[in-house]
Amino acid sequence: GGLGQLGVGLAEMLRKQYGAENVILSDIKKPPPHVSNSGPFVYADVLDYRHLRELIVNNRVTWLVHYSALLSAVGEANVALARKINITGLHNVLDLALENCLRLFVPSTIGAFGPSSPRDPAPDLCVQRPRTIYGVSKVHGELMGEYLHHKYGLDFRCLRYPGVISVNTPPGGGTTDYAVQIFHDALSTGHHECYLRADTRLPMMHISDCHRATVEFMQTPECQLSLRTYNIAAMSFTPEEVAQEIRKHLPHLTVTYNPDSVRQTIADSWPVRFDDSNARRDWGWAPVFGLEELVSDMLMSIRENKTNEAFPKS
Ligand SMILES: NC(=O)c1ccc[n+]([C@@H]2O[C@H](COP(=O)([O-])OP(=O)(O)OC[C@H]3O[C@@H](n4cnc5c(N)ncnc54)[C@H](O)[C@@H]3O)[C@@H](O)[C@H]2O)c1
Ligand SMILES: C[C@@H](O)[C@H](N)C(=O)O
Repeated sequence: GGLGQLGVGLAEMLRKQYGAENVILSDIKKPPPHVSNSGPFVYADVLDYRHLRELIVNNRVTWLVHYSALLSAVGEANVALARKINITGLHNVLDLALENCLRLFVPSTIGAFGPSSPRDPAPDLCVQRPRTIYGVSKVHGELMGEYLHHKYGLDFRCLRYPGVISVNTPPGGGTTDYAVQIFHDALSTGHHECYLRADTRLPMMHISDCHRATVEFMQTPECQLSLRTYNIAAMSFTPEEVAQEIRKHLPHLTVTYNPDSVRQTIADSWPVRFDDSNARRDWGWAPVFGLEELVSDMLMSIRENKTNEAFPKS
């Protein structure tokens, strides 16, 4: 799942540290030219066990980062496919990791909590009864990975990401996607129609903090980890709060609210804040971006991309 919102940037960060040739990106989609030119890419379907095994053996893979998934909103629209990719795909990856002594990183999400979980803040360990196929598959992933760690010593690591905000790759159909779209709308039409209520507070994170957390966590010596699944947090905001912050740069931004019942119900069942004190204590997690920095950076990056598109470098 390396060509989604998160994979390309993570590969870029890992390649800087470990060398371009030592990090293989894979997906079932065709990579855009800048990705094909930046390092090895292979086709890999997480549902094709034999082919994945061949890739792992032939390339002497040691670490596997498993990003393929259908996200929350898309998953609700296609439960059978989400079950296949998010659960059968995960089983393939877990089996391959055990068979080939791989170390394994699998992300989880704020969506792994549900209406009966404590919401403000949600701690690492509490009731988890999510009501989406996405959340159910993520809790299953957390439990399977931890089970295989305790039973067979699998080096399984999992971070629960907040909604991730980025410029370069569009998000893949989640409940938090409005928080990316609002920046593009603010700079193009000056108007955003939000599918969540104005007061819907959710945990969010700038993509560079998300990538850095992932790499730092993967590099942490095992003896420092008291858990295998950690919450990580940076900020929590509502649509109205992010709009207010954008108005400091673009005073004419208007926002109308037209809640979509599927995504609003999902958002209302998720934590409004994450308690990430265990990650801070065990492996020194600390975010760099708060709301102010996030908004400045997003607006600057979108403007820069537009300029580069208009005046491409030869
Ligand atoms: N983006 C976020 O806000 C966020 C937040 C929390 C957790 N996560 C988790 O991080 C991971 C990556 O998320 P993302 O935002 O990049 O997702 P995304 O939807 O943008 O990308 C998912 C990728 O998986 C690929 N894929 C789909 N079916 C596949 C298959 N059968 N085999 C191989 N690849 C397949 C898709 O082509 C796509 O490129 C996911 O596990 C997601 O649950 C993301
Ligand atoms: C929160 C996260 O898992 C994803 N962005 C979603 O909304 O589904």
